[in-house]
Amino acid sequence: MSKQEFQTEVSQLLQLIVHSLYSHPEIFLRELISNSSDALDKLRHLTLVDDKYKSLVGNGIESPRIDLELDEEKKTLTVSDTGIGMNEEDLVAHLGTIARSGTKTFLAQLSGDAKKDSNLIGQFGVGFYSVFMVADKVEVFSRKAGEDKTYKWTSDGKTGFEIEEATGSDARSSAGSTVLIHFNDEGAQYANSWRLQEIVKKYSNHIAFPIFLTYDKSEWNAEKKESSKSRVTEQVNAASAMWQRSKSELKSEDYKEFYKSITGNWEDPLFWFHTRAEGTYEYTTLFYIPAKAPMDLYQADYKGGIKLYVKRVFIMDDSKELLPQYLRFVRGVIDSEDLPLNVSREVLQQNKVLNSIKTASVKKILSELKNIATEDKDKYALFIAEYNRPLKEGLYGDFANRETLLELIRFKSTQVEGFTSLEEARQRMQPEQKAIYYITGSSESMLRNSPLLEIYKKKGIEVLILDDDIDEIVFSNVLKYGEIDLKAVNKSTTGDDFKDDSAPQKTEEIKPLLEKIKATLGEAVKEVRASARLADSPSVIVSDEDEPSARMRQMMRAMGQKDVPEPIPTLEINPDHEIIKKLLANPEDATVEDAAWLLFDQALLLEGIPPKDPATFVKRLNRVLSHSI
Ligand SMILES: Nc1ncnc2c1ncn2[C@@H]1O[C@H](COP(=O)(O)OP(=O)(O)OP(=O)(O)O)[C@@H](O)[C@H]1O
Repeated sequence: MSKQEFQTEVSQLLQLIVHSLYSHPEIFLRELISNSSDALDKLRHLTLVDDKYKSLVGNGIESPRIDLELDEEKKTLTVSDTGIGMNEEDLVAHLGTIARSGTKTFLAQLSGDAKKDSNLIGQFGVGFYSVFMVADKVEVFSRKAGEDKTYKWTSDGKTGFEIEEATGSDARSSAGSTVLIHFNDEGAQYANSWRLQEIVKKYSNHIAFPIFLTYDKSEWNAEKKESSKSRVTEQVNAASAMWQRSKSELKSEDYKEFYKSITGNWEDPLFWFHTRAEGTYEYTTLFYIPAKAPMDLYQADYKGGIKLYVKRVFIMDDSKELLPQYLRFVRGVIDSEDLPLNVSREVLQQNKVLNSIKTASVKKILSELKNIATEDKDKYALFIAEYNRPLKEGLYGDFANRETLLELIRFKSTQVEGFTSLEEARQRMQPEQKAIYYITGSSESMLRNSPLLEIYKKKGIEVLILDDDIDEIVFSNVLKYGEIDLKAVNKSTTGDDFKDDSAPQKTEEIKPLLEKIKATLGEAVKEVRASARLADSPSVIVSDEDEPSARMRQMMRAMGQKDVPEPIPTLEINPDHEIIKKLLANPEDATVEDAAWLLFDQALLLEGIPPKDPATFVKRLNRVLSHSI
């Protein structure tokens, strides 16, 4: 027998389960049944594609089913399946550690407030370990398909577990797992056949495999008194592939329960789209949008949530081929009538049928979202609060749907509270407005106060505020919304939109000063020019049209890119500003030199970039201050 300790994260999770989840102890059964269903799916797939497993059917591999056996007196319940099973190594790896890296993120977010944490854990899904809410001891007997030995895993859910080989009556005669639960005081309420039937119907009715309950059934006599008991086995779920039923037969509750059973979430989904296609290819899709974006959505190893079925037989999940990466938050099922049952991941990558289903599914999801955006603005706002950013990722990769994505994405703006759409911004355009403008950066308040916005404020022109870290990269590739140009306000040519007839004359007037400033700043700037876009500020930094901005370069470096060229920005000077007018009137070399650097450094500061040489910056500032006081 080997005694082992739980991985630290498992102990933390167990602590949490016991302390935060007590309001929903019944979900332990849904979690165990869902594990059994996954194990049955995995084995069924192997028996279809692998001869080794095919030959074991009926001889080591039994037909797929899940059995619940209740002993009311002993207060025990077993949950057994004829699925893939686990050997000794699997038991250690799966029931002693947590493989998903999302778990660490999850644990780090916990606040210690039981109520909040229980909401978080509800989105996260605790899986097998939830059984320790209701048990003081759990034994798992498991035999892996294709192997002979059964192993027994035992734990009290506190510090660790023990593993030994199971022999005699404990050994399983075929592949699969049996989880034996010894209920604790809290769990004793589930040692009741009515209760169990109710929970199975509620959470697992549409699991594709039959679930049987074996229990002591009471016989009632005419006086409504219990006369005898007999041991019976009855099927307690519908065992239908729920997505195959017609929409008219299904109630909203059915959809919600199925969602919970496949995701482990206990919050209702935001919405779902159920489609049966009968064109060139025949398939059914059922997609769900979770109410909350998963916490690990932005982690590299995030797994998608779509299960692929072929003629109701599970084939695989979390495959990157099923939906594009940016829709990785969508959960649900694709069931095709046309794919071969033994289709492999490699084949799927270039499969015509799947590609066509994928393209149609993306269109479907986006068009349904568009409907919601027009028909139910409040609900759509909930969606945007969670998923605006992944949609933006789509702009980067999904060119075919770019126009639709541009309609779906929402923006902060200088003109309205909350979020707005490009279409609304288009309708608000001023008659003389040449483009839809936006500003990118990391801090909303910094952006709202940027000198680059002055001319827009003065003219009452809207500017969209893009403060997501991916905005600059994404939107620098999006040049149009329909026929209308999309322009970043910090690009050098954007300022030209506001040049009026007096511009050439003004430029001529301050030309000598511009030259002096350029001579002072030397290589630090590409050009010094007169600005048409400033009202209250004396200077601003802009980038060339095709050049990444200073912030973008910072990001490129942060992402490990080594040879990021040094930014050489263009400095724009406001010819109407008092400082500039005074400099024109008093073009003393020493004054112009201090002013040139201060104008440059302050413009950088407003972009969130500190002066290269803070000591000299402060010296200059103090010199100028002492002159003026
Ligand atoms: N009945 C079973 N048969 C075979 N393997 C199982 C069974 N139950 C659990 N496992 C294995 O243990 C792993 C951990 O299960 P657990 O329920 O904790 O997490 P999960 O199912 O992977 O994810 P989730 O947190 O979404 O439930 C499973 O991924 C599976 O490999």
